[in-house]
Amino acid sequence: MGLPAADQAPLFAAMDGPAHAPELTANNPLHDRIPALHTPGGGAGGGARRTFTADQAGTLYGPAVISGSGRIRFADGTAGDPLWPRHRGGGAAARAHQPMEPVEEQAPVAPDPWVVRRVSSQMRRISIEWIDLGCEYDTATGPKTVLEGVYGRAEPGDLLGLLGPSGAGKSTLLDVLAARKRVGRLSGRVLVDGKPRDDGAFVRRSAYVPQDDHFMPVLTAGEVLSFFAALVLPTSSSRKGRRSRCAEVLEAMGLGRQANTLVGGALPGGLSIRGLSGGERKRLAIATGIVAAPSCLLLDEPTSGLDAAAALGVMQYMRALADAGHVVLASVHQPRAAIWAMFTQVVVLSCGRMMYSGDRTGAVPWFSARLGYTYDPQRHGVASDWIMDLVNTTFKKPRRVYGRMMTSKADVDRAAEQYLKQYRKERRAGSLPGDGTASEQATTDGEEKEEVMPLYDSLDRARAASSAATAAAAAAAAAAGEGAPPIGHLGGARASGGGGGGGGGALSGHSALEINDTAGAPATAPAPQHRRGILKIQGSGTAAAASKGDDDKGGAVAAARAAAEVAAWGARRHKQAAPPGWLRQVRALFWRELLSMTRNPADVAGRMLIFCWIALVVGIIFYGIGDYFESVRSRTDVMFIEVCVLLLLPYVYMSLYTADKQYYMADLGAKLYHPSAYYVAKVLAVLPFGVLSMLVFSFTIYGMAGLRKEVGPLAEHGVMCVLAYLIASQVLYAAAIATPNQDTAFMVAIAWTAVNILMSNYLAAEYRGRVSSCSSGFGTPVLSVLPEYLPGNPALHPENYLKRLLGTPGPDCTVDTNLILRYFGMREPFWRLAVILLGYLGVLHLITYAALRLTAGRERR
Ligand SMILES: Nc1ncnc2c1ncn2[C@@H]1O[C@H](COP(=O)(O)OP(=O)(O)OP(=O)(O)O)[C@@H](O)[C@H]1O
Repeated sequence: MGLPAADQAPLFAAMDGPAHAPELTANNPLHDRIPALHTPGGGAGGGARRTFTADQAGTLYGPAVISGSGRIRFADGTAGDPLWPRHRGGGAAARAHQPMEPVEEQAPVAPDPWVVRRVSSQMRRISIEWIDLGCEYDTATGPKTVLEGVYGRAEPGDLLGLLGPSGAGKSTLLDVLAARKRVGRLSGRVLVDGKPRDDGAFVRRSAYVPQDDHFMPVLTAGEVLSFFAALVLPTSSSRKGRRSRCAEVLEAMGLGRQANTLVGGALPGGLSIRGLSGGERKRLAIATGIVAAPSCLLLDEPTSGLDAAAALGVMQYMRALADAGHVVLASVHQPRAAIWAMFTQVVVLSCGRMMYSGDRTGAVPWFSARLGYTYDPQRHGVASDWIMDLVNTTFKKPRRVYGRMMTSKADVDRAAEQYLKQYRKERRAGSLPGDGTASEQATTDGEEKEEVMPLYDSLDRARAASSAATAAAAAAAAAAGEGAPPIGHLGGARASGGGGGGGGGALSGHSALEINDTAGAPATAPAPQHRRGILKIQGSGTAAAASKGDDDKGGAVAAARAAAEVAAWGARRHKQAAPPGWLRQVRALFWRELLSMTRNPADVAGRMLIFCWIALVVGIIFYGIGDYFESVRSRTDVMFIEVCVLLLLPYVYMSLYTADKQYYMADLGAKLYHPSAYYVAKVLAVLPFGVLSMLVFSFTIYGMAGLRKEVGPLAEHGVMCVLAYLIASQVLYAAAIATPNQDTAFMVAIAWTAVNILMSNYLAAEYRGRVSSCSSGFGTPVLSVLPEYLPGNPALHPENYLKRLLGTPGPDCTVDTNLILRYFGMREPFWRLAVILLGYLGVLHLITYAALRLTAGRERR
């Protein structure tokens, strides 16, 4: 029994691929190892051009074109060898690995380590460790343990894969690590840089990318990122600075050319628009996560729903981010070999138990050599598949195919206990499985100290070196006599940043601690010793630039500029760290709301059209009501219909309200803004359109029906219609927020609306203080007999208004229509009605906001 090649050898030796790449010819021994190249009419030397992606560790990542000579042309035009990694070399074992698969995707995307490192230059590197985590829920059938005794750790440069069958607890663990778990009884500790985690600080310093993004389909990729940037970049960041930050992050995620492409997808109501591909969306989601240069990136199922090539592409970017110094934790269902090989660390869960947690290369030995399960690559495929099958007890595993496997919860528990024992033992001894790094010491058997020493003392060394490098650079700046350039200026710094691969200290323009000048940093998982190296301070970039500056003026200027940036960054760091304020949140949300409303054809345009259409129809039905008293019935009818329609009209876009909720929930999950900022922005954005629509609607009916031709009543009518409409919309909004789904929202809202219709007698301006002619009489037979039919009606009978009206006919007779108002019980003056309706609207807003806050407090998954 042996390990697969990918697990046996140091896969990722630091080596620049293209520079060392041998020519690929038929005589080349590697030639035979590329079955995909032996295509009919083609082959390595046959002149065929073929797009492909290698799917194994250490080989090419990303589509490219093979030229007739067998050389490979990469996306950026450079040439290389298909068997050698794009940005980083691979060990012999890795190169000997498997065939390449033809893929459909033609757009070449591959991370540029230089750009990725640049966008990560402001990041503070942290390590994270979790100790004895547990999570238990109270369910109808009693307590349910979904996590128990889970340990692990990750440091800058780690891409940690969280693996396990469905329901194993991956998302729960990720939520706990992201400090976003709100329900369940949690136990255990999470340490950041060896100290107990400050949840608030950690949330600000990390980014959580959920499995499903909730980007508005009508926004472009650039707009989505700008929105996030406005909400996560520090207060001091300028609009221009944010714009350039977004541009470079998009570029780093291979989305430079998609900046103006709509995200696309299903609009509320069912309409669908074309937009980004699945892989591009995922990369956009990652871009939103890294825009603020988080130290730790947590991703829930970043590859789910993607085809093999797109999934690999997304993982390449995550690998590049880890190489740039981020801690990247990602839950992945069934990683293929190439993805498995990218992990430095893996945590394997099953039934909430920790089956393994440590270096990826130690996983197979643990399960095979230590637990005695037999791994046969021929039968079981890649290591990750075997491990996933091994710990999954939810399906039947024929022994002749699988050999001995875990088949029950008891097997899982037994293996988990064994691993836990081993883990604790090695942890106490100062070394972890598969890794030689010292960790905290236990005080007593099985118990850990409360305070844990920093895991990585290289961090402290790095900080010290950082100061020295900063001082050296500042001296160079002074020597060159340059003023401080703006933060974020990187172009000149790149030129001066010493060190191959362009990763010099001067590059970042920031703390030397955050500089990664590991020449040609690995595009795939570095071996543990390399990962340690990432932490080591590489101030030489800055220092080198400074010394080089002694030699030539251009170098001095660039070095000085970079050095000044470092110094300025240090000075501003505290200020920069302040999160964006409430007003900026409102502005960003308002802007997004406006874009989404004006670009969604079902929203503003559709709404206006429907309002106009209904107003026209009602206007035609009641067209030209004359100014005689008998018309009171028609006037009353048209106003009642108008009120009913405007109370019911908001139902036309109920889906917009319910859809909006998902964006709000997703944003809350990412802790992007305060609910009050969202609410205020929403109201501010929606209000003008609501008022305008309603004015158009009510004035169209008013004019066509020929209602009272006086400015005062017209204005009062308009105000009442607008208020009624805003109330109706608010009822819907409150129902959509407070209820769990659209059907329930409908039921609640319609019951509420019925009550509103009952109280809709506020369009009184038509009659208030009006004197109408009764020369043509009031007495239609129907109305004149009303008193007879309603003898007991106190509003009618004792005073007998109608009879009195009918009793004074004649050519010059007039009637006071206030009597009509009294008849309908509309006694309130306009201002009082307006105040009552405004108060009602205010209460509805309070109810809606309370529902929003309650929703914010609930579990979001
Ligand atoms: N609020 C809750 N109450 C009770 N049980 C819960 C709750 N949330 C999650 N669970 C249970 O916790 C277990 C772990 O869920 P989790 O979502 O973490 O699994 P997972 O490994 O991410 O699964 P998948 O890969 O399918 O997403 C599951 O059995 C799930 O049913």
